[in-house]
Amino acid sequence: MLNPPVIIEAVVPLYLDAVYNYIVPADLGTIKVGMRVLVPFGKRTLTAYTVKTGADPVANLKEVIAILDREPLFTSTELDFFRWAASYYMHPLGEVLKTALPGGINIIGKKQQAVLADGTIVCDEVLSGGRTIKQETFYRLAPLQPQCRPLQGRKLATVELVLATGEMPALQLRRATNIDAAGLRYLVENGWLTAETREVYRDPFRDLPTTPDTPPALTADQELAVCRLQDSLNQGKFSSFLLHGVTGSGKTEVYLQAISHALAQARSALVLVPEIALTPQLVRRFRSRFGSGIAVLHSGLTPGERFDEWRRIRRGEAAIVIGARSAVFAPLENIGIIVVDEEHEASYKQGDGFRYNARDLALVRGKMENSCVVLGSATPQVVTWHAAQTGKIGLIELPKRVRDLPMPETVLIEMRSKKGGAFSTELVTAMEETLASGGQTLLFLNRRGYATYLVCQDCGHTFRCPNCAVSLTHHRSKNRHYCHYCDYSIPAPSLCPACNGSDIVLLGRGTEKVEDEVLELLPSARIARMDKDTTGGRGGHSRILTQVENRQIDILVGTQMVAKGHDFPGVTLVGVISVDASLNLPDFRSAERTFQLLTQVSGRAGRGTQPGRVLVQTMAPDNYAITSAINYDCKGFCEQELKFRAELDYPPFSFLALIELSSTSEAAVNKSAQKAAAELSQQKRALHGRVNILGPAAAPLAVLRGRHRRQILLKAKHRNDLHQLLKSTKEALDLPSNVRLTIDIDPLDML
Ligand SMILES: Nc1ncnc2c1ncn2[C@@H]1O[C@H](COP(=O)(O)OP(=O)(O)OP(=O)(O)O)[C@@H](O)[C@H]1O
Ligand SMILES: [Zn+2]
Ligand SMILES: [Zn+2]
Repeated sequence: MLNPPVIIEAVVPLYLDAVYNYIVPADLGTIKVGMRVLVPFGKRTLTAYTVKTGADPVANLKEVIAILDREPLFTSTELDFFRWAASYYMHPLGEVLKTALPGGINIIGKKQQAVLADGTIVCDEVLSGGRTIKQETFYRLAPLQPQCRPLQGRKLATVELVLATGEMPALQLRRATNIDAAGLRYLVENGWLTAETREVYRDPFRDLPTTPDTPPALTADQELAVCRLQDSLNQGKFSSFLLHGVTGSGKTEVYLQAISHALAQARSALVLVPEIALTPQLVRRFRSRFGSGIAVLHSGLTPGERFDEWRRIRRGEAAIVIGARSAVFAPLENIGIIVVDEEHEASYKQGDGFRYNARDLALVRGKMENSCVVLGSATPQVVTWHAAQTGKIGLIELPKRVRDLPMPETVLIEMRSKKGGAFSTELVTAMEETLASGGQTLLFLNRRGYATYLVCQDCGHTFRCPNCAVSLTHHRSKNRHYCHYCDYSIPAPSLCPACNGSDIVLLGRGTEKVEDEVLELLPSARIARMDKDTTGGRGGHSRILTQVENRQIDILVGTQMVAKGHDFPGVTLVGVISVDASLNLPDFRSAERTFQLLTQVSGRAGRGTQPGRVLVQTMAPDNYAITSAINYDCKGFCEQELKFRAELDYPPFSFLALIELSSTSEAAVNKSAQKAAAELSQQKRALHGRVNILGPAAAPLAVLRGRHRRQILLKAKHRNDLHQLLKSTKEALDLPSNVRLTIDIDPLDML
């Protein structure tokens, strides 16, 4: 007997903030929430996600063409989470689902026509359409071996290898014995081997060697930390903690042991890291401890690998998921613990499109899943520190480094009186000493390229990006000038385009120039550079990191990439060429960022047997961000910063939303910005003025990729007021089609 037709609500992966009703004909099979369906949508055919079944009947409903899945892609708990995120970030649910599910599984337009041409739609798998499932052929010994005609050469070697291993995939056999496809076919057809083709996963870390480890004896502080997390896991209720541990205090070991407790309770674990490419060490440590039950999700995977990892998680084959930002949406069920490592990192926030913050969403998901959420950092965000001080979240501290290692000794070098070069004499001497004693040096500068400002001495012409309000950076290795915000670049001219003068000077200094200067100072040193320019491509980061680990590099010059959580026992000197650029950014978080950067980069020194030291060159030696970092005074910094935030009503004392309007037409954007501000003021009356409207003003980067940008910042004591104002304004506001409006809830990047 057929089921009656079901009416569903579905959303499409487009920028449309609506749900659509369809009718599912009974002969298509059973439809459940979380399954994809193929639907007619205007003139097109689209993949849609079912978000409700059994909706009320409406007239003139269109029919679903096909059900694309046998099993739901998401659970109802996950759907609640997606809905929450869509509503909080004011983003269409269909787009949220697109972010949450692995890429390439949507069927849109033409492709689907081809599928339908012969009238069949394949939906054998949990997922179908788009991404393919990888198959591999495996060989085993046939149960009855042929008696006659003994084998020789490659064929014999192949059979012996299969005998020794029990089973082997085709690719490996062919590599090991050089046998070809015809040879393998011969062995099967003549009864030596049997072949079986089955589904395999693409393993992104197959090349990563791991050796099992044994957990070390914990320090007293670690022991306490693990105990508290275990206790809260035993409660089985939502809990949240700041794990504030100085650099090198062994936070990772605390995560590992708390996670093993969760696994012992038959629950799963989600570990968020800022950027996996930068943390191969962490993934390795997890693999050593937990073996193969780990899935890794990040943007560096091929789409196929990503799809496979996602399916393994969905099927419950991986109890631990390690991933960057978007892993907060991983299809994990029964989550015991969620770790957000380096919770202060800005990369948890997606900068465009669906502007969610994975660190914040981790807390929301944890609440829905009754998980224990651990925010770990040596330099927590000021808001997190405040939450821990006021008891909103628990506080666990690791105030000392492991193995009684001292914090590195730190010296400030005032550069105002020093002209010219990148290096103070103190830093040069320290580098020489370090090289002589066989230690490694990290040199940090937050700018890549060679020269960051180019000017003609004759007429004063400066080289600026025609699409963005920034100056171009000279890259010597490519002999071009680049814009760091868009794709624009020009060959470095030898003559000034304005006056034909030949005296173009290169001012400002990037990592490329520092590398050159070090080479000149210390010609015998082995020097490498780590920044966006040297780490392009797959494995670019890990190649350099491995070289540092293996002591094949004496001096590593780099941008903030070198500051990120690396554990290099050989590094005894850290030289900070300058952090002044970061301090001077027009953003209320510039002090916080500078403090974090300095503390993190300093924390790379002295993690081995030799003590470390840190030399910080600065033009602003009295700035509290710098002095607090030098003194490892996180508390002092946060207290001072909180005073400033309270005075100006910045987070954690208010909530922010940033409205950005942009257009290629400056006149249009100005007009629309005025209109938006007027509408906001109008709508604000309903809230009795409880939201502060600042702007419109030109964004600090007033032009970006050819678009003029205006901002309006909203501040409110209560999130609800912000959301209400934004919703009513958005509905009332009618902007011309050449003006784009984006809303950024809890913005991190104010430029
Ligand atoms: N109890 C312990 N006994 C001995 N060594 C330990 C112990 N716990 C951790 N370690 C080691 O100490 C080093 C630093 O630990 P880890 O990388 O976890 O520190 P961290 O707090 O995460 O540092 P950071 O914040 O700087 O990234 C690692 O090499 C780790 O193996
Ligand atoms: Zn000129
Ligand atoms: Zn540009």
